[in-house]
Amino acid sequence: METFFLRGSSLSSIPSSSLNHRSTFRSNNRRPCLRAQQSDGSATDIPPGEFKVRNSQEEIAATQGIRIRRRPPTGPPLHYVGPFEFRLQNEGNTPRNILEEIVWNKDTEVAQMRGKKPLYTLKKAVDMAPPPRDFIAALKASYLRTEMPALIAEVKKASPSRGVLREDFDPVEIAKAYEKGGAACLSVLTDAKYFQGSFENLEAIRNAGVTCPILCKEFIVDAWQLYYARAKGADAVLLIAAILPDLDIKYMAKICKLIGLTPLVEVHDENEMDRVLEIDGIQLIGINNRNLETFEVDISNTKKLLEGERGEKIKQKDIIVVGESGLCTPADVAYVQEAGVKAILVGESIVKQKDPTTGIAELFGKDISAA
Ligand SMILES: O=P(O)(O)OC[C@@H](O)[C@@H](O)c1c[nH]c2ccccc12
Repeated sequence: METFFLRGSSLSSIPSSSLNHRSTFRSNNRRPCLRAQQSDGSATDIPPGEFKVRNSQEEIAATQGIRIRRRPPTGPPLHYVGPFEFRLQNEGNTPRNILEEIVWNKDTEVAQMRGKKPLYTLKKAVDMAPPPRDFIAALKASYLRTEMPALIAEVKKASPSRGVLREDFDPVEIAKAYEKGGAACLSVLTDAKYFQGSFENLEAIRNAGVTCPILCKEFIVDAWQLYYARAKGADAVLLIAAILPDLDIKYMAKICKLIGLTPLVEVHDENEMDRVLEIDGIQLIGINNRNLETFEVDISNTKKLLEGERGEKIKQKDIIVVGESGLCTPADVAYVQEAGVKAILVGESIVKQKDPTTGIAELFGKDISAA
């Protein structure tokens, strides 16, 4: 059985050894020492080497400017309730912001799901899944057809920053309305806790005959999730540079290629953009105008990150840039198009409309449907 704290990341699985039940911490002068409690009540120290592996992963992330910690540094977070658990709040088990909270939750959630569906069963499901469709080709075809940014329309019920966006939420109906309105691709939120999404929604849309390729909108922290998304019918996945170190992005992009998923790598500042531009083979970059740590939205972020040398490099590498979040009006669409994006990712402003099909026409200021 694995302990919460020792579970490996996508890159290096730390052997779970014979540790049982729960982990507690002793502090010494320099850094906390991890102890694991056995079922008979005795305690074992975890060899310093193992502790260090995890620590050095955080250190590598920090050198790349990543502020989000993959796991609580002083043990399970407050929301983790095991047998006889109680926990005192301290800096090391309290997330610093909403993105960190989501990541910590996701880490626990994925560990539980992985336990129920280990990779070898998932790989079989991947083989049975409906074949992947070309996400990038769909974006390019739409751009050529409309001469406006291709729309990735988001099926989103709620968000932590905006609450519930739509009460009468029928994901398949919304997806069909988007397709009718001229969306090139769809984005389907699958996180349940913060966005009220689900993989059932994604699967239902995929099985309802909607032909737009589908982006699985998740917080990916473990390569297992890539296989899961593909097994459920996703054609693309989101990789968030604010939470994934370079090596994870490279590794996950390779797995995506292997199983036919298109990775959309999301950045929200210059540092993240520069990191991603150094990674070979990334064809799709999303610029999020919403800071996931503070929820601030500023669409000039898209323009800022495409100026000067960065814009040149993007052109040279033939990367498609997606402008994400906070786009509501034809003027917003024109602004990000002028900045250089060939696609946009839009949720709130269209999902809120009574008829999402006309919501799309209003967003673009004209009918962009193929009909
Ligand atoms: O609803 P908006 O403001 O149009 O934004 C859509 C999309 O960009 C946003 O949902 C998003 C962008 N990146 C994310 C990462 C996780 C969850 C959600 C997101």
